[in-house]
Amino acid sequence: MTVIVLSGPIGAGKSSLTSILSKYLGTKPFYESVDDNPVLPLFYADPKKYAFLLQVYFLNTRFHSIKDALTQDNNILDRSIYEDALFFQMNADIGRATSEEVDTYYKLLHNMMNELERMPKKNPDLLVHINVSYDTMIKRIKKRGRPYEQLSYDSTLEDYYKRLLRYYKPWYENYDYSPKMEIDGDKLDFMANPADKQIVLDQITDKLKEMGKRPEDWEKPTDIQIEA
Ligand SMILES: Nc1ncnc2c1ncn2[C@@H]1O[C@H](COP(=O)(O)OP(=O)(O)O)[C@@H](O)[C@H]1O
Ligand SMILES: Nc1nc2c(ncn2[C@H]2C[C@H](O)[C@@H](COP(=O)(O)O)O2)c(=O)[nH]1
Repeated sequence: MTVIVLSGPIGAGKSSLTSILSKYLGTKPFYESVDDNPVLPLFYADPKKYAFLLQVYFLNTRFHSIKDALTQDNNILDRSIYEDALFFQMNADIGRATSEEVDTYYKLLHNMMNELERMPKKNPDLLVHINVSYDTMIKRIKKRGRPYEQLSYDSTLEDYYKRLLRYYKPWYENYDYSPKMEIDGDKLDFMANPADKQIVLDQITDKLKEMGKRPEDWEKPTDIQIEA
């Protein structure tokens, strides 16, 4: 069976593609619940005060979901623990965490990653990374409409988002927990354009077949409605 994790900047299309892919492959989606995250709005209101607390919140939920996914197998996660340090390091680099918080964070992350090493299935099978430019990211953030993510809420978010894109480049290049592939989120509108959606699905299934995974042979879980 197969565990696929999505990655990519804010608003890249991770949750949307997770939904499309889980229906197409007949595998179980795991979504990171954001809108009931009590710390996220606090962070955007006061990043220096809440960066560490938010990161511990995310790390905890991601540890739980990656363990579930690796235990249950044959599912798709819209974001994973592997990007957690990217966000915290970036916030630490811009002075939003004390050295004690950084030290505590990395000790906690190290312990959690060690625990994953003890799992029967230690890593996902495939990382699907959605690349987007700054302009596309902002367009998608506006479209999704979370108030605290908008540039109009805080003008410093422009630098924050541009920095995030700069951090993602080496993160993806250095990612080595599993095979990986990139989707061009600027070019492929898998939400409104059926031809683009099929291109994305074909790119992912071709990669899975290249890895010896044959999605057409997977028995479909009965509790998931498969789209034709
Ligand atoms: N490839 C795409 N083309 C056009 N719109 C997209 C695309 N992917 C996502 N969107 C839209 O952008 C917004 C953010 O998508 P979402 O899946 O929530 O991103 P993420 O989970 O990466 O934050 C949503 O309104 C979604 O409909
Ligand atoms: N400080 C952090 N913020 C994070 C992290 N993961 C996600 N986020 C923020 C970014 C968005 O505002 C929101 C949802 O992210 P999407 O990529 O799903 O749009 O949460 C993190 O680890 N640290």
